[in-house]
Amino acid sequence: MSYAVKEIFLTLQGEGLQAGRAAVFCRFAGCNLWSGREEDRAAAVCTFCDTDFIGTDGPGGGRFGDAQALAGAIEAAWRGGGAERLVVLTGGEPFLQVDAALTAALHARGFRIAAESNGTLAPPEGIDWLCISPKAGAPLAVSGGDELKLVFPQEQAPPARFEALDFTHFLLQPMDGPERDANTRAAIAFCLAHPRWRLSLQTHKYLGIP
Ligand SMILES: C[S@@+](CC[C@H](N)C(=O)[O-])C[C@H]1O[C@@H](n2cnc3c(N)ncnc32)[C@H](O)[C@@H]1O
Ligand SMILES: Nc1nc2[nH]cc(C(=O)O)c2c(=O)[nH]1
Ligand code: SF4
Ligand SMILES: [Mg+2]
Repeated sequence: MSYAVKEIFLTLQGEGLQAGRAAVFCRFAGCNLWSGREEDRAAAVCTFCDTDFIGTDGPGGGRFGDAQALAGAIEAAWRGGGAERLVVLTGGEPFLQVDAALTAALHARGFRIAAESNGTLAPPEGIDWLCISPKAGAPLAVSGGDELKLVFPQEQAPPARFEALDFTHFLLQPMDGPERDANTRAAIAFCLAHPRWRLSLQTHKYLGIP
């Protein structure tokens, strides 16, 4: 299996329960819910994406011929020692490409593996922290995980729809875009009224880091 990767970079996890942790981000190219082209956005299943995941031209990106090559590039981006190694597999939709060979190669290099997925594809073996972010209009193929991080608000995907699923943590992440401030206020109000849900801010955007 070869892998198409948009970019590989070291930063702090900005979102969710693990916010603030140093991690290597590996952003896979391509998604099954949007082509990534602006002219296709309005007709896409997922219309609010904040990410450029087209191609392999970002920092550290490229085509990697096998799992060892990609795991080696991820290891080279890490700066700390061996104990706390963390990689976040994202995209695009990482589960179009991530397989057991890659998770085994990362584990062999001492990485804990987190993944950010839209929940439409079955996770491969070996994910240690599974974050699922459901999209209205896209059938969920995953019924549990570590965190369910719902971008809020999505008219056709109210939080109550997900509360019976088998996730340890339930988070609302205000939808970024022109209405971000209003969406943040609405998410705060929802969490105050429904304490099962926690607020997830995209802290990297406030901090000006990748
Ligand atoms: C770019 S996606 C890549 C992973 C996967 N395709 C997914 O959607 O979960 C990474 C995270 O950013 C979130 N996200 C994307 N666009 C957003 C926006 N405009 N505002 C807030 N969160 C957003 C996604 O819901 C997901 O949790
Ligand atoms: N700092 C930082 N944290 C993140 N958490 C999830 C991200 C993503 O795009 O999947 C992301 C990202 O792009 N940057
Ligand atoms: S599913 Fe994820 S990567 Fe795909 S368009 Fe939506 S937010 Fe972006
Ligand atoms: Mg992002």
